[in-house]
Amino acid sequence: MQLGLIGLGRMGANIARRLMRDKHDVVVYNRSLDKVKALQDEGAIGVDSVEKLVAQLAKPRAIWVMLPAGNVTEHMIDTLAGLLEPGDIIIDGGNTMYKDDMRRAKALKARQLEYVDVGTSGGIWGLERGYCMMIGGEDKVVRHLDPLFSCLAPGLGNIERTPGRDGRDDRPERGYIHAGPAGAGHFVKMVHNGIEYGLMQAYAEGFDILKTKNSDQLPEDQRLDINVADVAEVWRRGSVVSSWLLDLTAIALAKDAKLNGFSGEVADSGEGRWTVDAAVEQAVPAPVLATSLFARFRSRQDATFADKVLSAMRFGFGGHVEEKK
Ligand SMILES: O=C(O)[C@H](O)[C@@H](O)[C@H](O)[C@H](O)COP(=O)(O)O
Repeated sequence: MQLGLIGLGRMGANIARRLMRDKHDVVVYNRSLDKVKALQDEGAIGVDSVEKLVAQLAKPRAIWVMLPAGNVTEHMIDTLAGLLEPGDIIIDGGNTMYKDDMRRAKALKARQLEYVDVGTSGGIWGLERGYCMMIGGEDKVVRHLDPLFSCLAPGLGNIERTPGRDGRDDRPERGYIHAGPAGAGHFVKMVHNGIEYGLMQAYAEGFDILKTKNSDQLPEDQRLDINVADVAEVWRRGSVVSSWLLDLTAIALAKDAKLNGFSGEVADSGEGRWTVDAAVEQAVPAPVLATSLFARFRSRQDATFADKVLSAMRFGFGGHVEEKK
């Protein structure tokens, strides 16, 4: 299948690569053209303007926008809306706020353009592992794009099948879900990231407690010098708390058990805040997720070892750099 792809950052470039590996035709555009050139050398058709990208694609066009959420994406979607023709499809694969999707889908529908939102998880590892995708949009449009989703998703892999799923939609088992109409994909991804904050915070606090067991504030006969790198490693193997986030923590601690390369000032891109907003709107008690968000704010005032563990995980899955000042 043919796809236009706008935005060749950490995620976009690897999405193009994974599609090309499966013989899909990818037409790419990026504001800085050196990234276009690099992808062109790997087999993509590269263009130097959005207009040329649109002109290269057969109808109905499918264009995946993989840009930072907010104004940059909004502006690009406005530009595309002015260039595309009825039946063409805009896909937003970034971390957009789901209410923006709902608004955009309605506005684009009035111009007979289709809109699909894709919450894309997997970060910098997606090329090899595949991307977990949470998709919102009209059923017929999502089905039309299926060859792309099927290629980008991890597939069944070697994860054991869940008993009781025979005869059901097999897309979730292959790593992507059609969650509902426009906005539903990013809503599910938003909650995914809210949970991500909570899980990360739990590991971070646990490792901080282990590490400070040798504090000189404790009575001398109660101090322990725990090897946190080894604890992370052993918990990966058969323990109840094993997970990919723990794998990433183990990688970071094996490299430097003090995490000296991290400032511990933990950034956030919005989805944790929106998850807490949704919890408030729906009157759902979400104390763990809310506290995890506030812990990130606190880290910017007074970073601890726990905050460095969080930074190490964010670097691990998303390549987010929180450098030491
Ligand atoms: O599922 C994922 O692959 C990640 O969640 C990814 O989407 C990204 O790395 C986050 O946006 C980081 O989010 P914060 O900046 O809010 O930590």
